[in-house]
Amino acid sequence: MSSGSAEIAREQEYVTMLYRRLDALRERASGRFAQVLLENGGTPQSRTERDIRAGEHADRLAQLDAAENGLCFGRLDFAVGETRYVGRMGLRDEQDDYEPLLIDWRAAAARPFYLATAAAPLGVSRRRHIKTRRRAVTGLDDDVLDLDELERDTPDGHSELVGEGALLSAVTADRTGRMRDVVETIQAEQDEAIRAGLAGVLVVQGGPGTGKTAVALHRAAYLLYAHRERLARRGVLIIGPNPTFLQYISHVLPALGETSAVLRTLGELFPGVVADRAEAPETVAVKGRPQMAQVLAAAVRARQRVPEQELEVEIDHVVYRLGRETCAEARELARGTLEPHNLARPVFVERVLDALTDQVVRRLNQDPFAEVTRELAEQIARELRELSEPDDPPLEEELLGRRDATEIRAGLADEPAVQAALEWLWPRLTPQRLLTELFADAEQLDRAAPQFTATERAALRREPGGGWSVADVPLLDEAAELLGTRDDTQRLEELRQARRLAYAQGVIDILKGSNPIEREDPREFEHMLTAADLIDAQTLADAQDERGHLSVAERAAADRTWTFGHVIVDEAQELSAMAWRVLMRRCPSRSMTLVGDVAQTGDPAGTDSWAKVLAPYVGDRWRLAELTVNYRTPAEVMAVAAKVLARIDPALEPPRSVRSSGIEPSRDSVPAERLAARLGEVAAGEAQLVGDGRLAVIVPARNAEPLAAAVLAAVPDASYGPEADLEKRAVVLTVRQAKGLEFDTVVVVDPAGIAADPLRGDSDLYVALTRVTRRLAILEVEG
Ligand SMILES: Nc1ncnc2c1ncn2[C@@H]1O[C@H](COP(=O)(O)OP(=O)(O)OP(=O)(O)O)[C@@H](O)[C@H]1O
Repeated sequence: MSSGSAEIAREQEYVTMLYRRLDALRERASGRFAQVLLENGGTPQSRTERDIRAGEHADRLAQLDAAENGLCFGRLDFAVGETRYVGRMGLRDEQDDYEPLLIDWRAAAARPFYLATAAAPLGVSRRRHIKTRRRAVTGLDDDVLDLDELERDTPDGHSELVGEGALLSAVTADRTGRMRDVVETIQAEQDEAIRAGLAGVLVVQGGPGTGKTAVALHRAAYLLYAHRERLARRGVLIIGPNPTFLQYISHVLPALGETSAVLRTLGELFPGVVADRAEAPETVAVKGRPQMAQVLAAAVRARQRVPEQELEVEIDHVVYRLGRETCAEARELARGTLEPHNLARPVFVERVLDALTDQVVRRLNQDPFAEVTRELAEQIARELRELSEPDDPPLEEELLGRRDATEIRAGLADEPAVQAALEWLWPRLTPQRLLTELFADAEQLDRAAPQFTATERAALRREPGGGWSVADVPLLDEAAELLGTRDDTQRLEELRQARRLAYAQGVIDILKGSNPIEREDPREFEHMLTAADLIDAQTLADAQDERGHLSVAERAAADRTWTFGHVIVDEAQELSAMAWRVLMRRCPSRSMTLVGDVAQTGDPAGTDSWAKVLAPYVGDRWRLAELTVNYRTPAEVMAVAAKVLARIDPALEPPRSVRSSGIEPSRDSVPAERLAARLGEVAAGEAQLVGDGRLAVIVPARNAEPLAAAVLAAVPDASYGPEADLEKRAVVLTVRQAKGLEFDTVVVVDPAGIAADPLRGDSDLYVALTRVTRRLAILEVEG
């Protein structure tokens, strides 16, 4: 139901007043921001505080800017006569005792906007969606909720939809290649998940298009609003399946006024490693197994060696011997510390150096050339004995004094032969070195992974070099835990120092560039010093302590061991057991939201059961929220996808489509040799038809290159590749890349080829078919 122009004019008046209020706040905030930036001097502490305040003002300004579009989008009229306006942020009337003018969508008072239905109106008599374009009200959409019983009975099953008109116009709009927020039309089941409590693990399970990603992002915004104090310090981490997906969702949180959440793929979680290596599915599957944790622990233990009999160490042409027993004892001592490998190493080294020092001292005491020294020493010792206490050490031990022994020990520690022996016995290891050497050595693998079959071990074998894969990242992280890496605070200090240096260099450049004296004759001023001559960037950087202030996101990115206040994982079904170990380490409080669909699992190491994934960490203490309505895929397309879902698991129910498009999916079938040519024609036709929307061509991974070439020849502005540009009119993607995305039109190429993959082929096809919001074209290979 739309209301007339008089009603629009009335709402415009209110909305204009809200924008005036927003402008006033913005002006005040930028004034304060400027003032803080101009503050100078003070103690290092007051400068640090100034930086923190400047950061807060910048955040506030970003929030106010984000509220500009669609500031006010709803109104609730209650049966008792109260009216509330709902929008992107809260605004109050300073002139009227801070009465609320606009209620933040996340506040409890806004909830009826998302929950009230004709069946359960929650006291609301009318919900109004206010449509705006820039600052102008362009339309109103009302739900009248105090209908009598008869009218309330709606047999088409849509009765639970909230704000149906606004919802349908949102879901049928052209796609843009960027995900939009849905704050104006959040549905009741989504609202439940968004506002669920912060503590514990919440799993949001739902079929394709049910708004899981939307829920994940709005939940992040909600939690940062409702628990800002607790979450601001440690931050919120959002994990997405690949960089293309992160790019697709990257605008949603800023549009909701939140800039502090950290968005990452799993491959980005190990600082300093770029995970861009491709890996065979069998290898990915083995690397994701939970047993890999034991394999790596065994690999580390195998590097703590004792010799079969003894290890010879030659120093100055003299051979010393480290016996098996000595080495074994040193190893037990070091392992007994329960410290990680590198941190336990000093204990091992200590014991081995003791043993070697003993041997050297003994040898020197027997050295014939030491005779004279010894006689002298004995004489001195005799004289000393008269003065000594009865329990002083016996004479022989004193021949080469304790100080000498200490010096000998220090000298031994520097001996290359000793260092080589120690490296063999208990090497200093980085995670990268441990994995590289393990994968390169079939024998090491056999010993470390007896629980795997020979084929599985062979899948792990690879030559050194060639970079790291995403599946390696959890292994590197596990290895770092076992080894104890270089102190991460050191890495942070380096980052801070780099930041200070960059800042200081900037100041120096300004000083140099703004020398006020006009030098008519430069020689006249040859000996004149400027501030820039007196101070170099490094000195200035050292004095600029406060510039080292880092945001949570920066600290978290540099620090492998950073723990977050809340972790949200999208497409969570894709993560391997080893990946879960990493995320659980990042979130010891277990305050987590996992969203996904176990029917869409494509990763060979992913899961088909939430219970299985979570049991090792929280037992059965996790909550499940289910989403059942598909807002993306029209009923006609879901009918095709449902058949594939039944093949995955007949017990699974496809989500109910919120609408039908009236467009039946098209099917075309060609012989294999004609596939590329026909695809070119189909892609060109669909690219024409899609208008201002977006087209995706989804191809089987193993045939991607020639098929992409055919599309690019027919639609030259199409995008393809590891960093495909989703904002282009047409894009060619593999299923893996298309995960989580959506397009107005989708061409699925060779569905049988996609489904034929023995590892999760049907799930891949299900994902491919459900990316579409309007038209689906299927191009099959005959035979
Ligand atoms: N309440 C809503 N109002 C308007 N649009 C919505 C709503 N919920 C979801 N949508 C839209 O439906 C589409 C699908 O949502 P989303 O991508 O979050 O689904 P998903 O469950 O993550 O899907 P998939 O599992 O296939 O990745 C998006 O365009 C999203 O904006």
